[in-house]
Amino acid sequence: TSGLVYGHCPIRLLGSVWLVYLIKAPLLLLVSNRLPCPRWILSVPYILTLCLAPPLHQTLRLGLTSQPPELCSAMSSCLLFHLPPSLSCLLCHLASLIVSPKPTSDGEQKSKKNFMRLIKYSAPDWLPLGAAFTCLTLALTLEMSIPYYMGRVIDILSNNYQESEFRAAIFFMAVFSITSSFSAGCRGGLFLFSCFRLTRRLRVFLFRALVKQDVAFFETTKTGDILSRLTHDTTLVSRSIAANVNITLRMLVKCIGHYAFMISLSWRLTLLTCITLPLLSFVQSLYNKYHQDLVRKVQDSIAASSDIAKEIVESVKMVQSFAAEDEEVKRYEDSLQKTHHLQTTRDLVRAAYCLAIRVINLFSQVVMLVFGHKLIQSGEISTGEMVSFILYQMESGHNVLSLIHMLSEITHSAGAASKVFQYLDREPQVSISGSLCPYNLLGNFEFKNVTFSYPSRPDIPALQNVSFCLPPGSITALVGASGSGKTTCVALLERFYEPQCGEILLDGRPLADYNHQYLHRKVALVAQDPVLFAGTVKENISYGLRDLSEQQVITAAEQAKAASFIRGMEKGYDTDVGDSGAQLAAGQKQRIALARALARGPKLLILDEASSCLDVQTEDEIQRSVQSIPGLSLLIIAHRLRTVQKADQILVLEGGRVVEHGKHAQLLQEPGAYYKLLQNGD
Ligand SMILES: Nc1ncnc2c1ncn2[C@@H]1O[C@H](COP(=O)(O)OP(=O)(O)OP(=O)(O)O)[C@@H](O)[C@H]1O
Repeated sequence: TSGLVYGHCPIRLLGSVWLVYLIKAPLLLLVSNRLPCPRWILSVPYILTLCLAPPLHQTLRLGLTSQPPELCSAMSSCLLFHLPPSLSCLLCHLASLIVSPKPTSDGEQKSKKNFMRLIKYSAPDWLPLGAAFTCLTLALTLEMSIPYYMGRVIDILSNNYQESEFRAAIFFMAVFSITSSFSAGCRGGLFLFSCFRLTRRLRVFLFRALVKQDVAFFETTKTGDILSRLTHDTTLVSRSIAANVNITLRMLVKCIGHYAFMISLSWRLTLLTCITLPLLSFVQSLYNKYHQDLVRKVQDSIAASSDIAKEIVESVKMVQSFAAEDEEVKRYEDSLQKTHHLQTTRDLVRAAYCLAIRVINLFSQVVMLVFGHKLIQSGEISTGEMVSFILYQMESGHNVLSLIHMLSEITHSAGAASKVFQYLDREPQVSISGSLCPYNLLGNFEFKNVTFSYPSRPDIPALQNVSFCLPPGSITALVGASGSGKTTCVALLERFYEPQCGEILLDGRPLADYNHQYLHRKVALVAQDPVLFAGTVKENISYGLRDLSEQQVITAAEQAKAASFIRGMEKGYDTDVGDSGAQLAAGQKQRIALARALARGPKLLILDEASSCLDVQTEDEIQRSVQSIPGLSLLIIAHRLRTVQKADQILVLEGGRVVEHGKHAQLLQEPGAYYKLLQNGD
């Protein structure tokens, strides 16, 4: 009909071919949803390939050989065009069934959301990313025309040689090569630059979110998991956005460009090379799945080995004291053996994959060469065109594989992104949004019917209906058997957790109402085994207080009875305490920790077995010094009941309840819990 209507005008005929298929495509897409056919037949890529291949073929034919479009041939060649897409769609569908279960629409939505979120995080890098994409386009456009000029040079050399044509071809080849290499270098550098910046940004965001988490989060999450998200997952995520997208786009543009050149050289040969594509994509999908699994396992195994080594090195004194060196070496060796086994399997899988890919490629090249020879003999293509075709074909095979690999890498990275975002979005259970910072604080703390269970053991209450008051300037002692709930009271005062029932008040207002920084200046804790950071004595005392003067550091050290031993050290306040204060004695560490607490000018000082490593005389001196600070309340937890005898009130805890309270003398009048503790203790 078109022939009759358009009187065989090639351009109009071509227009009618496009029209037919452009009508066919949406109709097929519309109808396909309602057809009881297998899913792979009805997939969008399949229908599009089917509908776009004939008009594309006719366009190239007209463009390259000036042959008018043949509507009949377009129809008759349908079978030829149906075969490769049908085969590839079927095999891809089978591969996807084997390799991965169908993702839920929820999961897909989430991946898309994560991807968009990553794009947002990359927004500050729009300039280097934009420049990188420009370089990418330039490099690819120039790079893809090089094999074409190679073919031309061969043709010029083998047919009637013309100096000017030869020189022009060589000139363009050289200019294109140099410019494309330069652009490719800039592209790689700019993408890497953006990638590093994104990694750094993500790590800072993640770290900020992590340090704000409640203590319960750190108790229920493995340190290894947190570190792995902070280091490994953030890198993976930023690679997905910068490097993977870069490579994927590059491969995609190259694939399209190469196939366009190949079709323009010989559509028959191009079809021939497509025969192995489904097989290649099947092998690649299988490899992606197993290789990624193995890579993950190897990484986990390496992390586990490092954890073992770290644990042993950190507790080497204990290992030596139990003479368990050989067992520990064996444990480490076993874990290394496991890693080695996984690495070997990973390498074997890789070798098998390389072999399979080579065999398939070899097969494709042999078939192509045999068929290409026939085409040269029949004069359909020249030798130079055949060489150009081979060069394009060699690259395109590699590009298709990389494309499949990168698409799966992006999905894999989206998984890592969801892990990172899970931590980023986690709201701490203990809110730190309070804003109260009163200039005059009395320092009257009150526990009102507090009941609390740890999040990891929600069914077992650690405190039950506990009520007591810490009046300003008073000394309160918490005593009780191990596990009675003393440290839990401290943890609630420090707002590491939130009680499930009751409330803790400071001057009549809930602790949650107070500003986070303000509250932790007013409540200072010295634990039995205090943590010091690597750095000088001065840095440790003024930890978290940027505005602390040298004199304030010295005063705090004097109040903590630490000044004399600090002065005796080689560099005084500038002496390095070593990793975690390893170069100090336990008692010295406790006194520096006490100075650090006092330097904040607290209203309540909590001493949780804080002087357990000190001799009785130093302990008494410290107590006297601390008690002389005006307006400072003390909450003392001590197993040595001798230290709490002078307290204004002693609270006796048993099974998370306050069973007795009063002064030492009052409590001794009856043979109750305190009396028993005293009898059993020192
Ligand atoms: N982080 C935690 N997660 C779960 N349960 C905990 C946690 N810490 C303490 N517990 C439990 O809560 C109860 C009270 O413990 P707590 O540490 O307050 O006792 P304590 O009186 O301070 O003991 P000690 O004198 O030995 O330090 C115990 O049964 C303990 O097992």
